[in-house]
Amino acid sequence: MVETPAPTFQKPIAGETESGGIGGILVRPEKLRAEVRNLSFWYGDFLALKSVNLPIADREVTALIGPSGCGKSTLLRSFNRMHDLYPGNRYDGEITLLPEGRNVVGPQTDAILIRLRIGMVFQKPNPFPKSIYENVAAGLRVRGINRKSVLDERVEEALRGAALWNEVKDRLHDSAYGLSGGQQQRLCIARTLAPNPEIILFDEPTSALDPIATARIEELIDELQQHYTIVIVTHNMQQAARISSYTAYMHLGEMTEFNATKEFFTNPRHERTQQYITGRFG
Ligand SMILES: Nc1ncnc2c1ncn2[C@@H]1O[C@H](COP(=O)(O)OP(=O)(O)OP(=O)(O)O)[C@@H](O)[C@H]1O
Repeated sequence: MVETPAPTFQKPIAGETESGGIGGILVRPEKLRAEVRNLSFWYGDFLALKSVNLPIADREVTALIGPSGCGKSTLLRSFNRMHDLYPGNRYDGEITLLPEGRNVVGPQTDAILIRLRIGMVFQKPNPFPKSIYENVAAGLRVRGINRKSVLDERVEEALRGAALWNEVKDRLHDSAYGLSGGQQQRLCIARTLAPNPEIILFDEPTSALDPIATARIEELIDELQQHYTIVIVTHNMQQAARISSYTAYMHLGEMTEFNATKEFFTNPRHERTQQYITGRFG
């Protein structure tokens, strides 16, 4: 009888990491919109990101996955400088916006301006206690856009972009709290779209939603990637496999493996990635 050998993992070659690529990066997307380079991040004394590298493909979805506490949200939040709100937090390294090359986490970069260029949608829908219209207009008003005709046009455009217009066009001045959870999340997406960002960050955007509302958000993300670069943190590996072009697996603050999603799930190079995606770890 021929014995089936135990699975083996490709050995690193000189200069590469265990997973076979520099810093776990196994593929280089053709066109980049941003690039994380040697990014480390400290919450006070705690080092939460350890010299992370990650290419972000232009107008594609990049999924960040990994066990709880591995640093996915910390990395995502670095992209729009959310950590600046707390003293004692510190970045080292770069998140470079391309093609111009601005370092998002550099001390010269204005965090407020960055948040207009890089929008974020959170886990729980968090509309403001205002009307549907005013929720979407908020990001425009911050930019100094107050003319009613311009606001009307941009609010409609953003609500259409978030696939919500038909459901709310007759009640734009009603409270956003009267919407269902899934509608509220699409409203938050519309609010993010209104200032016309370049990159949209999604932090587990469907974890508080039912399967139907989840499917609508996934369809929407699929449409949005035609115009926007998207980075999404998800605990749901099926979701990462369904909606992303590239997937990154993180472990204890390090980038373990980044690859094209199909290759990532069918041919994981790092043992830890394989254990995670087969449910044996994390
Ligand atoms: N405000 C904070 N102060 C100190 N440590 C923090 C803070 N926020 C997160 N951490 C720590 O940083 C590490 C990374 O946390 P992070 O929330 O980024 O992980 P995650 O992968 O997004 O986890 P989850 O999937 O559970 O949301 C964890 O060890 C966490 O305990």
